[in-house]
Amino acid sequence: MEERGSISIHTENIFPIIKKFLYSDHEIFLRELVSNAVDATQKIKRLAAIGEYKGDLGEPKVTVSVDKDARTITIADQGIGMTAEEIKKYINQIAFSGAEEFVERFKEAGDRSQIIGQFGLGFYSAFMVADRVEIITKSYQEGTEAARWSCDGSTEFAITSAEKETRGSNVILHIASDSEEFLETSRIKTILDKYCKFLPVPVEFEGEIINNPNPIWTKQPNELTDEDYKNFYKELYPFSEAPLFWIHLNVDYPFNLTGILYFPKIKNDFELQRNKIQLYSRQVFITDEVKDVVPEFLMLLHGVIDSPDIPLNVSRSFLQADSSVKKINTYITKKVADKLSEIFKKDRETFEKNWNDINVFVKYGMLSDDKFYEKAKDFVLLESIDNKYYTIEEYKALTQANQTDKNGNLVLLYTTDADKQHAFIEAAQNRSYDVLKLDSLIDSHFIGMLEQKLEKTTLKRVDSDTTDKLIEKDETKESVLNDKEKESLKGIYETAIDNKNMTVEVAAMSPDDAPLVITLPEFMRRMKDMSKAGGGGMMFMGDMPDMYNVTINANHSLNQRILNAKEDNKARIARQAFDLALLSQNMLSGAALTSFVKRSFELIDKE
Ligand SMILES: Nc1ncnc2c1ncn2[C@@H]1O[C@H](COP(=O)(O)OP(=O)(O)OP(=O)(O)O)[C@@H](O)[C@H]1O
Repeated sequence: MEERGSISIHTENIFPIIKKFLYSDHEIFLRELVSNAVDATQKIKRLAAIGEYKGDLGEPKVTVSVDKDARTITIADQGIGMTAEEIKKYINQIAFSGAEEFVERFKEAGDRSQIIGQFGLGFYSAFMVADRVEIITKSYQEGTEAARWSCDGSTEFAITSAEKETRGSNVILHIASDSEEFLETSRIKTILDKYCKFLPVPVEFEGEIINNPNPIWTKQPNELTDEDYKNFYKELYPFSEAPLFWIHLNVDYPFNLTGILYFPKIKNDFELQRNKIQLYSRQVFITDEVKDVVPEFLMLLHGVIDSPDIPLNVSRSFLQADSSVKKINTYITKKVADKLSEIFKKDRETFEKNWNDINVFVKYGMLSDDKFYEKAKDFVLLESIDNKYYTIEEYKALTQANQTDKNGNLVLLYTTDADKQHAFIEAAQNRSYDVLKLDSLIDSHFIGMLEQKLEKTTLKRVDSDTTDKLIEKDETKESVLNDKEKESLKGIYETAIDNKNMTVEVAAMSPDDAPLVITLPEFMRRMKDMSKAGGGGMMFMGDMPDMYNVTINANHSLNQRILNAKEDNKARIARQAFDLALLSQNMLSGAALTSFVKRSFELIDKE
């Protein structure tokens, strides 16, 4: 048998176009051909299972081999094989019409880069690396002859009969001179590891099976132990610490999706790693850029998602609008929220223990997804300065009585740095106020969100005002000083401080409070933070100096002493007191620090 023919397609010269524009993705030829071999193997298994194939099934595998001298790569399978007629139908027509469609779309597409690499070219992708491709194949059907097909990527092909005793196909690529890199076994091994690691049929390369055909995401959760999940995580990310916990995804209606998402252990905010979720379609690796398939905030998770329903051969913008992708997004969000809620309810201790690692996911999720917020608001935790954890409701109940101001607003206090703001924290605790730790990068947004969502509640940083003013109560404190004395004290401090960015005022505080307090108002600081982050049209604020309030405690004995001191000592003592206040807040540096130290030595020298 010898037949020559011409493939009937309508586009001339497909080959140069594909070869040129798929340049960056040449390696996918191997994924496509091995997947075809796997498909053919699964088909014969299915036929055997339903009794359609009665021959010996054996333990079919796919074998990839490289022959450097002959300059070939062979992908051999023991699948269903093809008759000469089937080659004409499936290869000459289907495979080539797929390639033709690609070129048609490619010509029409406005942004060509969008379709490159996202179009499954299937069998035809062999011509990206080979200048001639042969198929030697024998169908599983009894009494059929083996056939050999050969083509150089043009529309001309030849089919002859061939010698092949066993069922299955060998696809032989004669590697082109510009693709010699693929004759290196190390390169082939890398590509196989990337795309074929979890293919459902054993794949052999250089005498070894390179894949795990039964990855755990294809199993039922009740067949698996914690160890299985942890081992699989190690298999995916050999260098990562053990995960905190995981979610096994398993849905078959209204779309098909399996997978395992892990909550990784993260050391700090800067280490957040994206692109750690791998996307598979029927166990074939597709990509680790899951941007449109997984909600943005869940990209911090690790693991695998496998779905044949995700359209992989279309452009990004289409993917975003795709309804099954949207449903998948919603499903994953819900699953993650449910899992967190379950752990919170069943094992609060573990939940609290892991809170430091998971709070970023939870807060990020609440900020970016309203539905997630609705679920997470019941388990998001607030951590107090003494390391106790509260839900929002619990914390409201704890603080309501003592921290409601005269207008009926609940004021929650927080610190971003327990060391630097220590003096303020202590002052707040002296009033039996509770202080929260909100010190991660995401917390400034989280604070804004809480204020928006919770009625009559504000959050203030503990150093943003004097303790009396942080939570204004109805009581007024009596001042030991009269108005004239207050005015004169204010003048003394203003002269001593001599800084137009410091606004001085005198207030009646408790004699036990500090003699003076320097604060950066909450509003001012938030505006500046916002402008630093580049948002809200506040750019001009970024260049403005910090405007501090200096509140002098009229009832502190030191201030009374200043008023009564000798005229030429007044400013010196005031300056010394001011410097001490700066020092306690880590704000004293440079020339001011040098002169403070000098002045202090003089003072003790006089004693
Ligand atoms: N190793 C093989 N054994 C048996 N049949 C094969 C083999 N490789 C390809 N075929 C047949 O050729 C057809 C075309 O293959 P091709 O890879 O171009 O497209 P596809 O597999 O149908 O789709 P895609 O690869 O885009 O998912 C296949 O559907 C299959 O019928």
